[in-house]
Amino acid sequence: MTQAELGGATRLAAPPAIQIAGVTVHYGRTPALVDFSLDVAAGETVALLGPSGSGKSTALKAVAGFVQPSSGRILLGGRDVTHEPPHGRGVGVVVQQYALFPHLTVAENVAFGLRARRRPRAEVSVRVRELLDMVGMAGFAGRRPRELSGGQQQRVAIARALAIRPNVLLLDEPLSALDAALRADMLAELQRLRDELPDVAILYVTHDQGEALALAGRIAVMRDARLVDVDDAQRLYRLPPSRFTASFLGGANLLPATVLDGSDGDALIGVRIGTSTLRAEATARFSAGQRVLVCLRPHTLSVREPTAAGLPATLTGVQWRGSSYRLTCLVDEPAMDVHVDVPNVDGLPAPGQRVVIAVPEVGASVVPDRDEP
Ligand SMILES: Nc1ncnc2c1ncn2[C@@H]1O[C@H](COP(=O)(O)OP(=O)(O)OP(=O)(O)O)[C@@H](O)[C@H]1O
Repeated sequence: MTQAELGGATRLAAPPAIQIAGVTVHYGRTPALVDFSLDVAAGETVALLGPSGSGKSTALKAVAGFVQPSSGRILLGGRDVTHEPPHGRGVGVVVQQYALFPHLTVAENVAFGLRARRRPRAEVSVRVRELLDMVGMAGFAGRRPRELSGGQQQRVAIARALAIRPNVLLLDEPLSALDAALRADMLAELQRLRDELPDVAILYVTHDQGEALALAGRIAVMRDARLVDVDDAQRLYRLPPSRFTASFLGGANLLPATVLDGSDGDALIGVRIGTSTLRAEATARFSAGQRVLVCLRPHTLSVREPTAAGLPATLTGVQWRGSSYRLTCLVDEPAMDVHVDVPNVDGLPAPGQRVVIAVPEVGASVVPDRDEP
C-alpha cells in the first residue's frame, strides 16, 4: 500500500466522535431505548428530536454514562467506553435544570472539573476567565448560583461543561426552563458557541423543532424508544420520509393521494388528490396506483381565484399571527382542512369565499401513507 493510499485509508477510517451502536436501555422491565444507532462526527451538531418520553434523554444519558445499556456499545473517538464511568469519558454535559453547585461561586463552579483533574492553579484561573468571557458572564465570577437568573445559570453550566475542553458536548433541553424571550437569546448564543467550537461534536436533545432546525446539521427523530428518521435537517424538513416526521417536524398538511406514475428513487412524480393532479417530490420507491400522502408545508402554499390551477377549497378561517396570517381552507375532495400561511397582505379573502390552493412547482413531497410499526 502506498503512503497516499494509507493516508486516504486513515482519513476514511477516522472514527466518529460519538458512536452509539445498537444500544438498548431498560429501566426495570420497560425499554426506554431500543436498538438505537447514531454516529456524530467531530464538529457536527445532531439534534435528537421527539415527543416527551420517546427516549431522547436516555440516549444522551447512555453516551454520558449515566445509564448502562443492556446491549449495544458506546464509542467516543473510536474508544469503547460502554463500561466506563461518566467521569472517565471526558464529555461535557448540560442538563435542563442547570445543576450548579449552590455553595460554590460561579468561578468555582466552572473550575470544578479542572480542579478535580488537578490542573495547576494558574492554568485554572486563566481558563475560567476565558470561559466566562465566552458565555458573557465575566462580571459574575464571584456570585453564587442563587444570585443569577435562569439564563445566567445556564450560561455558567455551559461554561462548566466546556472547561475540560471536551470533544463531545451533550446538551439535554438546555433552554426548556427559560421563558420565551430568554430562550430566543440563548438559542442565538448557542449558535455562536457552536460556531466557535468547530471540532466539538454536539448532541442536542430537544422536543422543540425550532431549536433543532436552528442548531443542528442533522436531526434524528425519535418515537417510542426508537429512531424513526435521521437526515440533514433541511432535507428532513423538505422531504420527510415518514408520516410521523412530516407532522412532528414542521406541522405538515398531509393529504391522501394516489400515485399516477411510479418512481424508483429521487424524482418528481404525478399524484392525484381528489380530482386535481400535481407533481410532488418522491425520495423512495412508489408505484403507480399506490395510496400515499402528499406533504404540503403551509408556508409554501398560496390561495388564488377559484379559476386558477390547484386544489379547489372554501376558506373557513383566518387567524392573524403577527407576521403572517394562517388561513384554514376546507378542500372539496378529500374534505379536509389545509392550512396556508400567507404574509401580511391587503385584500385577503373572507371566510366562506371559494378559493383554489396553489401548490408551487417544487413544494409538495410524497410520504408513505403508513409508517412502519
Ligand atoms: N429513571 C427512570 N426510571 C424508570 N423509567 C424511566 C426513567 N427515566 C425515564 N424513564 C422512562 O423511559 C422513557 C424514556 O424517557 P426519556 O427521559 O428518555 O424520554 P425523553 O424523550 O427524553 O422525554 P422528555 O422530553 O419528557 O424528557 C419514558 O417512558 C420514561 O417514563
